[in-house]
Amino acid sequence: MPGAIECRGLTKRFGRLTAVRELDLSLDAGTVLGFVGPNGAGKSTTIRMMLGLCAPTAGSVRLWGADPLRDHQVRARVGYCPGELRLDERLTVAATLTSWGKLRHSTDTGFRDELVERLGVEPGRQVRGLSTGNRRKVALVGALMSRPDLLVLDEPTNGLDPLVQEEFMAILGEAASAGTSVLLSSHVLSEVERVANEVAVIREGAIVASGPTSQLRGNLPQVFRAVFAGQAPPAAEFSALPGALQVDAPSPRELKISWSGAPRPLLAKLGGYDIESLTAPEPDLETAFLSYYRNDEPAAARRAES
Ligand SMILES: Nc1ncnc2c1ncn2[C@@H]1O[C@H](COP(=O)(O)OP(=O)(O)OP(=O)(O)O)[C@@H](O)[C@H]1O
Repeated sequence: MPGAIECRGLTKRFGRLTAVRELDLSLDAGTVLGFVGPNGAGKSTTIRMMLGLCAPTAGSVRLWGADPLRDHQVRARVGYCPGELRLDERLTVAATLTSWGKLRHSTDTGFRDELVERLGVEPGRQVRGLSTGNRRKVALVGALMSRPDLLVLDEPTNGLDPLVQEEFMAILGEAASAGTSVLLSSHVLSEVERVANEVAVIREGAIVASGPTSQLRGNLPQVFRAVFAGQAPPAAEFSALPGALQVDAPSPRELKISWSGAPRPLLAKLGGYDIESLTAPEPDLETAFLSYYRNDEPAAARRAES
């Protein structure tokens, strides 16, 4: 059976700019794929080609084996929340949802009302005057309410407050458990990690890493920040350890150690000192991207081996 999404050699050029270059990507039915990349990496352009909203310069996209540019029926199986929302300012929220429902012919109204309730959407309000976050919530209800086979969500949590984000991620988890395939584009690795089984990292229009979420995350270096009770020991003591990638001393009592692999040898070494605090913040996406870029080994750009 063909996958929900299959992109082969997908390329999009705008004049001299190549926004997406020879991108191969697959999304199997029932999988949640996190599609992550920095601003301008080519996520939205790829998504627009996947939905038949713009034509590739080269390569192909297939949704369940069909060409979304030509096959309108296949597009009806997709729920899409765009990154940039264009809503009809003259309508109320309720009228907006009704008009989208008419286009789709397949709204589950009970589910729509449940989504409205859970995401705190106010149906009586005028679209004009809605905040960015409230507009996003309306668009998410629109994408989900027909219980589509495939959800394509471009930065869906942008502008949502933390409680709504939490609820939305729960709804997404439920949809995935029910067998919906999801393509979730995001800047936020922790968000993707929670729901996605697979991750594809895009940079400058090309996939630089892809594979099971846990694997990709496990390959990232971690940065430990140790604050010592007195003067920090010489950085060289730590840079000699086999997992140490880089050791800096941002202040006289502090060391910042970039570490790859299991941290046991580092913790053993640190155990010999009087330490006031040790923190290891989650690597942000920028760090992740930098690691994929600094490390020029071909393995970093290939699919993580399982
Ligand atoms: N219609 C267009 N005409 C010309 N250039 C475009 C067009 N659409 C996108 N681009 C360019 O293509 C590149 C990729 O943009 P795209 O919006 O796909 O990135 P993105 O990963 O979605 O970024 P963001 O996270 O900032 O939304 C950017 O350099 C952008 O300026």
